[in-house]
Amino acid sequence: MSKPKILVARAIFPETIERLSQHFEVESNQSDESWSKEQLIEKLKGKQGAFTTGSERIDAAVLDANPDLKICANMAVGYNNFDVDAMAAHGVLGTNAPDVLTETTADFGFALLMATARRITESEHFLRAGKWEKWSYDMFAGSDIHGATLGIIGMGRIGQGIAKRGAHGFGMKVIYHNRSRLDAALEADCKASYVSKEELLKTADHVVLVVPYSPASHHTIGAGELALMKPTATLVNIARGGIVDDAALAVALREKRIAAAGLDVFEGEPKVHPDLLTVPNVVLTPHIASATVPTRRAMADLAADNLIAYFSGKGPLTPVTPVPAATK
Ligand SMILES: NC(=O)C1=CN([C@@H]2O[C@H](COP(=O)(O)OP(=O)(O)OC[C@H]3O[C@@H](n4cnc5c(N)ncnc54)[C@H](OP(=O)(O)O)[C@@H]3O)[C@@H](O)[C@H]2O)C=CC1
Ligand SMILES: O=C(O)C(=O)[C@@H](O)[C@H](O)[C@H](O)CO
Repeated sequence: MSKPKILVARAIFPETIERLSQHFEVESNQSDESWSKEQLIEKLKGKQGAFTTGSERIDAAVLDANPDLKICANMAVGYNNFDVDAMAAHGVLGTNAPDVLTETTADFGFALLMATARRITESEHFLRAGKWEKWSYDMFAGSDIHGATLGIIGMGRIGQGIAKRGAHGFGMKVIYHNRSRLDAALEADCKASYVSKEELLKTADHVVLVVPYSPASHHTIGAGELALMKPTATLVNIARGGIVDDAALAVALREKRIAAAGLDVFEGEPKVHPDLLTVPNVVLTPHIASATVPTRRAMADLAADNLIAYFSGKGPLTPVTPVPAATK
């Protein structure tokens, strides 16, 4: 029997391609450049499966043009690149890559918080520019992490990982906001208290965003929310571009309405709002929160596992679209 045909839409570990090739006829993107929508549609022709990353938008146009497609396995926990309604309507399954990146991403969220609050990159740029001539009492004085109030919006797997690091490691008071409250045992584990979004913004010293992107979470933080925050507060976004109104944030940073921000994700990335590039009190990283070698391998393995499980009739492991009874 011939092997199912799959497309790997971005360059990935050679070992992943080798493994997939044992099960599938694989065509892969070798260039590490994202394909245009038209190229993606063309490359998907005749493919039953796709290995995608957050860069590939799977929507009605892609699905209409590719009736053979059965499953898209995302190498990411976030799947806002999937139009899940269109996929469900076309009977195409979507899977994501949860859990395997939780601790790594939580580590990074905490690292970005510390770099931001303690002004690490700003001070390094100063030193590298040869500007360090003397010590002074307020040189790059930032805000404390230990003992401060940490506010987490999006207290899921990664949010809880950050909460535990803050509460248990740094003696922080943790408050959080979700649409629904965690059960008492999870709150106790994280030493976290549920508050409204408004109370969180008003009382937190550090606000960390780990909420998935959806129309409901678009601009969770805009000018109005920034105005509620303390002038000494820091904001960290490791969630998705579009959760923060980047233009409004750049104004708030320039006018010191909040102290600083740490951003791993951007509206319209890889483009970054030009005003963010010119304000000093922001730490900018290129969407690398899950980027450790073991974690990226685990994410690739899970995406591959989903394709292999589905085509061997076992059903997808981590579906994010409805799974028809026959494929469960
Ligand atoms: N920068 C990077 O490289 C990475 C970014 N991410 C991002 O982090 C996100 C979270 O991942 P993970 O923790 O595994 O996901 P989870 O699904 O475990 O957690 C998401 C949390 O957000 C809450 N939430 C969802 N929608 C809203 C809303 N509109 N307002 C307030 N809270 C909301 C959910 O609770 P409730 O439903 O009760 O509201 C839930 O607690 C991913 O979707 C991805 O976008 C993840 C990995 C790496
Ligand atoms: O998992 C996610 O949701 C992510 O944002 C990151 O881990 C990925 O690096 C990125 O989406 C590439 O697929």
